[in-house]
Amino acid sequence: MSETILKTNNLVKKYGNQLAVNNVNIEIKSGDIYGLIGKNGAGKTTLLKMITGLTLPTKGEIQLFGETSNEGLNEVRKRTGAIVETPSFFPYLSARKNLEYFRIQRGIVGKDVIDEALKLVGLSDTGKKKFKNFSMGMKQRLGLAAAILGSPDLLILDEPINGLDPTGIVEIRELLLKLNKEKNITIIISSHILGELSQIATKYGFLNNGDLIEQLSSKEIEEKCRRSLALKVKDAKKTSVVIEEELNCTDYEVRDKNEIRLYELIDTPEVVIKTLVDNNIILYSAHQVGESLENYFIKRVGGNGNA
Ligand SMILES: Nc1ncnc2c1ncn2[C@@H]1O[C@H](COP(=O)(O)OP(=O)(O)OP(=O)(O)O)[C@@H](O)[C@H]1O
Repeated sequence: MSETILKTNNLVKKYGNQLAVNNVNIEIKSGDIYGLIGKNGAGKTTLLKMITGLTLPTKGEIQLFGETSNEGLNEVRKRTGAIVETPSFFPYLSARKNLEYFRIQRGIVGKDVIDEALKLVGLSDTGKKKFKNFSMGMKQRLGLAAAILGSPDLLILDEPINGLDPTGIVEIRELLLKLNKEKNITIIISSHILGELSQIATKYGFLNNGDLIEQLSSKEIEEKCRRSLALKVKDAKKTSVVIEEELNCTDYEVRDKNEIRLYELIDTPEVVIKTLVDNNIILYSAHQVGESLENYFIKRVGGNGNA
């Protein structure tokens, strides 16, 4: 069992009468890339701000690396790196000089960390180029470099892909995967665009109007979204013989004595139906089930895939 890195217990944040985060319970284990998904105003930033200590919870508890007390949390937050509010860099300084400032400000020992961070994010060759002349993607990557300077065990990223073009998105995605796999960094990353996270997240939390409406692993989502042909039959056992011998399919699942899910020939149900009927199978119904990840997401949080 992997270690629990972060857990929230009934976390609440109210701004006056506005309930921004409502009794949220998330759990992130070591090695996870946790995608926090929700429309604008769902409460993502507020939740991440409470985790990083930028704002205090109204109620509830945060458990980070096993610590729950204020002093304990302050201590273990040193093991995290975050981009929650747009990091402010000096426009007239280079990438290296900006990171040097961050290093000193945070009391991180040793200059090697700067070279390593620049290399990891692919900004080693930017020389004297000033921050103000960086592309959006370079700026985001410098933000990540600043966040990983202290060799964090947990990265907390609020919409780091916002405003990037498709190439920039791919670059950041690959970088995050690299940090996760090679440096063993656990990541929580928010977005209002499911597609941005769907290729990297190992676990998802769906937020809507401050509520965590569902939390599930990418495997569970795939399982739920997997397309198949649902066959209601009189005798599933007999049907499975015909599926294997006459249709030459092996990817199917007998759900119960009257139902089979066929994961092949999904888009040619007429072939399946004819073969079953020709082989004296009593078939009550055959229909396609399953949905795209986008549809699954839209059903839960509304919107059009870009929540
Ligand atoms: N400082 C604040 N004062 C008052 N209300 C706030 C404050 N910060 C956030 N809110 C409100 O709390 C709710 C959640 O906002 P939050 O920024 O956490 O959402 P979000 O999911 O991060 O959205 P976005 O993607 O737009 O950043 C919103 O209704 C927002 O208006």
